[in-house]
Amino acid sequence: MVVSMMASKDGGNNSCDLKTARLWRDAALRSRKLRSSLRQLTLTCGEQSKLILPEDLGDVEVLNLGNNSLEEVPDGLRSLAAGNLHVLILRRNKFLNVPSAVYELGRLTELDMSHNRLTCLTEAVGLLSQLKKLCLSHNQLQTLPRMIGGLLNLEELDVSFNRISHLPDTMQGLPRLRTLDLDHNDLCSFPQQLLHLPTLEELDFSGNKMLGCNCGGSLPEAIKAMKSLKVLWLSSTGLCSLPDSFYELVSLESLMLDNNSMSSLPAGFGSLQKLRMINLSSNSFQDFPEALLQLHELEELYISRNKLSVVPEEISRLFRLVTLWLDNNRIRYLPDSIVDLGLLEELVLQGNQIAILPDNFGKLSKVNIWKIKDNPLIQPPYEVCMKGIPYIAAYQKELAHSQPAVKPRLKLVLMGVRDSGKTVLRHCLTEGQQATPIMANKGIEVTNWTADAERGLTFIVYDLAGDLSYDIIKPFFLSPGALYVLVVNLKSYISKHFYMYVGYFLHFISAKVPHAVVCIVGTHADLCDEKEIEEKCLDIHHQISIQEKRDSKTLHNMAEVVDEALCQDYDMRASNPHAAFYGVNDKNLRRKKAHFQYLMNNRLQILSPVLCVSCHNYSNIRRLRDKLLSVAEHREIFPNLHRVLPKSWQMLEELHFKPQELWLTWWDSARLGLQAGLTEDRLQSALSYLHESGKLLYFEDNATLKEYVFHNLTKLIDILNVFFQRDASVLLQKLVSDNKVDELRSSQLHHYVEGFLLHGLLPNHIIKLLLKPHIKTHHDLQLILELLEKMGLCYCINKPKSKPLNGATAWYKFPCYVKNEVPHAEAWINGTNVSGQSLAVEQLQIEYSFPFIFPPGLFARFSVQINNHIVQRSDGKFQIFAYRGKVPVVVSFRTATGSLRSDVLSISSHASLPNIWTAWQAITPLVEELNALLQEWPGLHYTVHVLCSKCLKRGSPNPHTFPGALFPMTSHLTLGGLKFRDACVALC
Ligand SMILES: Nc1nc2c(ncn2[C@@H]2O[C@H](COP(=O)(O)OP(=O)(O)OP(=O)(O)O)[C@@H](O)[C@H]2O)c(=O)[nH]1
Repeated sequence: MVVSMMASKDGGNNSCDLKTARLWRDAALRSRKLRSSLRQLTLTCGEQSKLILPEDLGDVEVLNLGNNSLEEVPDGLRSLAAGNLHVLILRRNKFLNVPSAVYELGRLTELDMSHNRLTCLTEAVGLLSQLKKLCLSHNQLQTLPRMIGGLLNLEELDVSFNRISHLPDTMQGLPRLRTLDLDHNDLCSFPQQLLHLPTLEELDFSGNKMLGCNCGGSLPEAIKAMKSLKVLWLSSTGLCSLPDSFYELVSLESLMLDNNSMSSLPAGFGSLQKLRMINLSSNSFQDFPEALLQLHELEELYISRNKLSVVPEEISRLFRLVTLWLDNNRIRYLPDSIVDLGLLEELVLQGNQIAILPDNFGKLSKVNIWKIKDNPLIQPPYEVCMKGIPYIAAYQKELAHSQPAVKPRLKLVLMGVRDSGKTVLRHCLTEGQQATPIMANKGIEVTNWTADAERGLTFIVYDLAGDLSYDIIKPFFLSPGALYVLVVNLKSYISKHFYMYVGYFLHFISAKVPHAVVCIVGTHADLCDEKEIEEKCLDIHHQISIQEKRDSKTLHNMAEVVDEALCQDYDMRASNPHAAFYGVNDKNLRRKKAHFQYLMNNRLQILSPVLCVSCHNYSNIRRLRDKLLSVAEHREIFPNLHRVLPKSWQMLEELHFKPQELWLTWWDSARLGLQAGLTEDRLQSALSYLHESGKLLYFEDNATLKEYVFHNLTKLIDILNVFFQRDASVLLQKLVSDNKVDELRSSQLHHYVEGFLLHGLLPNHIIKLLLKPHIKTHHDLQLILELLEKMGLCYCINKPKSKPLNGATAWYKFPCYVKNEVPHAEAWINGTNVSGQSLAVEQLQIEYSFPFIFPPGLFARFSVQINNHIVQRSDGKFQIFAYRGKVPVVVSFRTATGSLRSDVLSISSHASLPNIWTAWQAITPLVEELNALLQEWPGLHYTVHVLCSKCLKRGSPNPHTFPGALFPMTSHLTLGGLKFRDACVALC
């Protein structure tokens, strides 16, 4: 029978002693009723309480006093020496030494003192001669006493995670030792003593940095003596090779060699016929180790993060394989025979160069863990591969029964500041010498360019207007798989404005499409002399590399801080509010680390050199055209271009371009999919492909917009352009166009336009006039307004929730046009009210910091998205002051200034301390809306913090910050509130 008891918090005082004793007596009585003797007992006490051992523990065999912060053992432990105690657990306490009372427990067969603060173990350990299992891991031991060799019954010894630098000679005298954990110590060579342990079956030596041969660590040839070894772990030991005699370890079943510097296995390795698992990840193998192919019993093979480029056809000999990890190598093709590994359940291939999967891949039907991300997949297409083996099987089956076709098509996105020459360049490229005159204020445009008529190669060119007012809609047109052309006017470029002309765009693209390919084109070459061109191109080149190095370094440093935090115990991190990543659990830290890794591995691919052209005299235009074509030819970079499309995909495309509507709903699209023979689940892949190749817009990352398919690109873009050109005369022209208007009407319209450009306000009847060519019915107008709201471009300011307006004029606000400041919100945030007095309430403030770039248009879109959650809003250019119910909320944005290096968006509220959760409740939906918008920026780096309310109250210029990961952003509002109180109010 097992009994667990919890000592009360004030265990020291009499009444509580009595209470404890009573509890114990009751438990004992119960146990006596159930069975005559108690065998296992776990005792737990609170932080400040003292642990008291009940009397009469003679029958207890297992005593667990772990997790109690004990510095000394409770009185009466000695008395158990005469009893039946065999197992004593003292793990996760605060012992500096093994208490002398423990040494008197001569019958102990098992002692666990892991996770304490032991700095030495005395010779008295020899008194515990019956010990079979001794666990001393996670302490600070530097040596082991000689008497350890006297523990002749010892079968398991765990001294991992200490600081042991040498072992006593007597260790070799442990005749029964089966398992030895020596990992993560300071042993710098393989200890000779281990060679003489006749019964050792499991040895973990990982994390000891061995010094040895020239290139790194090595094992002695004499290791062959360890004939009983079944499990050997040698991860992160600095090994560069294995000794030739290694093959004599014939009992080996499991071998961990990851994180070393090995590039080959010794001859004869194939003799290890009992080997079932081998981990060779994070080494330097360039060739697949042939010897592995002889290991017919192998079930698990890990060979991730090496430099393999080929997997041999003979891999099928390893027919018992259940797990195969080949990720993050340089593999370009998989052998056809891989499909014969019929028992495979885990297949990890991500981060390679695989473009085509072998036919019959669907045969690997048992694979349930499947990772293929970050490969330039063409066949089957990426979207299909990502969905798993059954989808691959279905795709391959379909392909086998239809006539596939290649439709070489690539999305080309032109970006650059205003007047950099994007449009003229587009005309030069697409129309040659007969370039048509360019219309001013044309906005964003999309056109098709048949770049290679022979091959039918088409570029779908998106010309993104340079004017900043279009920033809010530009991100909708950036997608993976496109080729980005950054256009720079070389005449007006000066070094000092590098960031505005180039750096900003690189940050912009990489935040939205990490790993994108960017080609930089300098225009206006005819207006510069050769020297100027050379100097400016060099400068651009140079500054790009500085920016890239600086960004990589920042990411690297941040990843290191995460690494350091991960090396610490969670307990340590959670005990000090000033520690980096205070309270953030390991899982969240690992997620953060993976994100940094992703950002570091997915940098932009910037093509050099800068290509200089003149659109005036057409010099170098041909060269640029050839360059774009040759870049597009790279299969591994632009798989879309070479993709073989199944018949159903082609049909889907054709069907999508018939309807006249502005967009199709997901269901409309699904119906067309069915006509084409595509079931709903496979439609998504086809739509993603059409989006990436530029044919239509389909926002699968956006929870609301993914319900729509925007197949009518020109019409959609025309509509969007209307609202973002900021030119009063153009707007007026649209309003009056064919109408003959009198003076009064004209001045009214003028007034509306002014109001729009100043405050972003428009009534729906004026919107209707602006959109005249695009709408026929009132319903059309409603649909467009709904769409604009869903895209986060505007919201209706006077529409009551869920009620129609009953004929009243609806007014729409476009937040990107707001120009005024809202001073009182700023004052509120700084801990004072309008009159400058300090607030008597606690402030809750969450800050999002963006060290590289704040996503263009994000503030305005966020401003729209939160409209449903707030009332009584007052909007400023960078601030929104509002209420959620009766609780005030403030959203505020400040750009990087002076020493403050990041752009910061904050969301705040306040409440009195007992009601602090109401503030939390008020901002949670806003935080969730922001998080949803940030999902659209996979390459963006930002951090989230909660500011210390005490610092805010004091008006501290640098308030202490707590990591946002500490606070659940879900519906656990009360929990969030309480945690907030703990962290921000009580601790700091
Ligand atoms: N001399 C010379 N003029 C050029 C060249 N390229 C563009 N221009 C002129 O630069 C001006 C701006 O060109 P656009 O193509 O409209 O610039 P843009 O980048 O499309 O401008 P936005 O659409 O406002 O962002 C026009 O007057 C062009 O004639 C060039 O290579 N040489």
